[in-house]
Amino acid sequence: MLEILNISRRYGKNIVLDDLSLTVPEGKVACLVGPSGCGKSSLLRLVAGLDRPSAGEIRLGGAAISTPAKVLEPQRRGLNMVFQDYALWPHMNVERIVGYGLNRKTKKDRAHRVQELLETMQIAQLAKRLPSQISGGQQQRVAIARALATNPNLLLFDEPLSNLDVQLRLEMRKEFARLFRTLGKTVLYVTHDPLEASSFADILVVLKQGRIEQIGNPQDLFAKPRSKWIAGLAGYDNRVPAQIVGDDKNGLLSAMVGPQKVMLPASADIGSGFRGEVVLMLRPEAVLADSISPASEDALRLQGHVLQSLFEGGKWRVELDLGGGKMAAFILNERHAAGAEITIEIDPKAVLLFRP
Ligand SMILES: Nc1ncnc2c1ncn2[C@@H]1O[C@H](COP(=O)(O)OP(=O)(O)OP(=O)(O)O)[C@@H](O)[C@H]1O
Repeated sequence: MLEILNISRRYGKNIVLDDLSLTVPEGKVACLVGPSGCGKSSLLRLVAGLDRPSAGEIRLGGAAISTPAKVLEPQRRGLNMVFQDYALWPHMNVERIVGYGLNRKTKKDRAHRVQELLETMQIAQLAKRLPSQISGGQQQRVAIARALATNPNLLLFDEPLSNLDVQLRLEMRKEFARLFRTLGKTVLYVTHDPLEASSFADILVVLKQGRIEQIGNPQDLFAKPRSKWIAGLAGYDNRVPAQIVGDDKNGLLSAMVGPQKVMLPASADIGSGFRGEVVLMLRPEAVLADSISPASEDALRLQGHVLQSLFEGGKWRVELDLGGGKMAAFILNERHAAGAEITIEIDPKAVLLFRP
């Protein structure tokens, strides 16, 4: 178990981590997400033992490994780290790199362990190659095999997929999900991409300005983001101002979006009885139908003039003028011509309401 207890890190007057606490139970995967500069790498460096906290304590397996007074050396912590730039030694072949930390083992045991790791990472055929002779994705697999070699109690990942192309990133996400499930290791994983994190995180930790803004499992966090900012990170790209004008008989709220009357689901802090300005946040892909099909009574329907349709590999991102200066974009199955007036039906479960 990794315990981060009231950790702060200051550089002069600049507070980079602010009294942050986080526990990652044995065998669980925690992902730190958040924008550039929110403190993700700083926290990882503290856990790795590459930096000293200004206050607080870090414990691994019950033992203190970092306090302001004492920082246990990185190599004595029983953890290993995988970096964005792989950090492979250029003059060693794959098998030597992976076996590097195993010098206490006999030659036979080391060879056996290396073979096992190469097979786990599905790179056995590359054993004799140098880093310059394999692809970026393969280099990252080698780095992971090396990190696993000494059987560490904790694995740290610092944006390991950000140097890979989109297709390979998607593949590696699946690979990580499989790997983390089968290895059962405790993992702390940093990324700026919440979608990447949500494919394998048990615990998603959203950091903002050195503090935890929200923490939970990915499904809950995506369904109930606590703030507009987190909703934006979680893919609710459309922000449309609306006016709540009354309560509807079905427990919905009647609202105006520009000149249109719509029905909105109540939210935690905007319930029955509320009147006034709200911000509606919608996922572009939350569309149930994009024809004027007979929608159910409760459906949220929005009407708009098409501004443009952009092809996104299979579907269309259609930008709509909703009237009254309100815009939104939705992912639809078909292209709609600029100027056309269309009505779309939106999944009420994928709608969030916030105070402005
Ligand atoms: N050695 C340092 N001296 C002064 N300020 C620092 C130092 N290291 C980091 N910072 C500051 O701490 C803040 C957090 O940096 P950090 O690298 O942890 O962010 P991050 O969330 O990992 O960002 P990114 O995604 O861009 O890597 C930044 O404002 C950065 O400028």
